[in-house]
Amino acid sequence: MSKFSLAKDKIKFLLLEGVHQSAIQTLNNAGYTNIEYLKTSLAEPELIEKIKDAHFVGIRSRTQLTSKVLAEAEKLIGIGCFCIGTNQVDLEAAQELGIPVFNAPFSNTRSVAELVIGEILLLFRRIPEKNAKAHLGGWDKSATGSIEARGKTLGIIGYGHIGTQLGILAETIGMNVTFYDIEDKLPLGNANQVHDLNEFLAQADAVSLHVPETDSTQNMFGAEQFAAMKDGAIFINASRGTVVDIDALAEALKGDSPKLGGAAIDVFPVEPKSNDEEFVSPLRGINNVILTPHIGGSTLEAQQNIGIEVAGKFAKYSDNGSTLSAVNFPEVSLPSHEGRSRLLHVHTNRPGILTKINLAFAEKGINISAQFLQTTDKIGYVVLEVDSDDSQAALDELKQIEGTIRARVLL
Ligand SMILES: NC(=O)C1=CN([C@@H]2O[C@H](COP(=O)(O)OP(=O)(O)OC[C@H]3O[C@@H](n4cnc5c(N)ncnc54)[C@H](O)[C@@H]3O)[C@@H](O)[C@H]2O)C=CC1
Ligand SMILES: O=C(O)CCC(=O)C(=O)O
Repeated sequence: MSKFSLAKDKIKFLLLEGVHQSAIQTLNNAGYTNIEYLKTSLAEPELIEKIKDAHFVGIRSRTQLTSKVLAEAEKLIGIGCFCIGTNQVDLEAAQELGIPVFNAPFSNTRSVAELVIGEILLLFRRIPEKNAKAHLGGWDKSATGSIEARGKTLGIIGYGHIGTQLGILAETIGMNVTFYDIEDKLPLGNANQVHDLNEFLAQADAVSLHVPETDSTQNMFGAEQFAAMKDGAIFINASRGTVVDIDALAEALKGDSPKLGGAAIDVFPVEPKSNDEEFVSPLRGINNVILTPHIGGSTLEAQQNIGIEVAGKFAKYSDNGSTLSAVNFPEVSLPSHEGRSRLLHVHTNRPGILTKINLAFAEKGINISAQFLQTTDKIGYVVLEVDSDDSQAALDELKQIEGTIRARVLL
């Protein structure tokens, strides 16, 4: 193989945070064996050291791929979030460097919805409190404050992949479902969209958050929103810790007659970087509060599927240039390119680039047998196929085009 296209065993994958072994299996099956696998995330200095010679990096929610880290990742061509959230990656910086970011948008959604249903039932029966007392030798046999879920209203904030599944599960146990979303959404089952947040909060016996971390969701839930909830209602957050003002939540749960009846929180503004670090939170020690270590999507089924899905996207991008479902990149789904070389060119999206490529190739007598182009606001991604004998000359031409961010060839 020529020096300008890497052999598969030279393409290095750095997999962090103990992603499922199915990822390794999937990469091995596709012929990729150069894999460094770590069970933990890495703090910035170690991450910068390790990422320097990686072509692909796979992470979950703990690893922070900041613009500073990405600037040091000289060889990086692809990022995989082995989860749904991609807020831990500077997506814009990755885009400007011509690096697609992949995730697994569906694989753990059912796991989160199931956890939340379980938590609603436990909180309505005040099980966390009774369980804690029993472990200390207490015996709190009382119906006070314990209610059935049947006939109660679940309010879902963020009616996407998780929120919709949660709504369906809640209806099967007899709950009424309302939802609040910035988009108009097709209600599933008998769910009802409420457009006014205060009206929505005043109706719900349980409120569950399922929004992504964005500018508009940062601290979207604070003292004002807790005050607008029904007295004694329960509150669940398995979305992102930055969405909720955690001190305001603690206030709403404390005291002799707290505003809220209980809470289940899976995500926190600051989470320990490893299982060895202490978990510090103002919510520790409060009655009828379930605290879980960001495990909403951590089931064997979900993790195995995520491993296969994201590693499969790595392999397709590496083999073919396909970027289908990349979250920050023009999406191109490509057939295999047997018998010809495929060139991948990422460039700043400005008028005339394609013309320049075509002219440069025409001048050198390089025949283009197939061409695909997709763009976003900022970048363009063009995929070209040429005769294999022309691939080195074509790559040299592409690298000289003004506005080029990256160019590589697949033989
Ligand atoms: N705890 C855990 O382990 C897990 C947490 N998550 C988190 O859950 C989030 C949601 O996941 P999906 O349902 O798959 O996402 P999704 O993208 O399918 O749905 C999100 C919904 O939130 C809505 N939304 C966005 N901004 C909003 C706002 N300001 N107010 C109201 N609605 C808003 C969107 O319109 C969309 O309907 C993920 O982004 C991730 O951060 C996901 C999986 C596991
Ligand atoms: O499994 C993880 O590490 C994070 C899960 C999650 O929060 C997500 O999928 O967005």
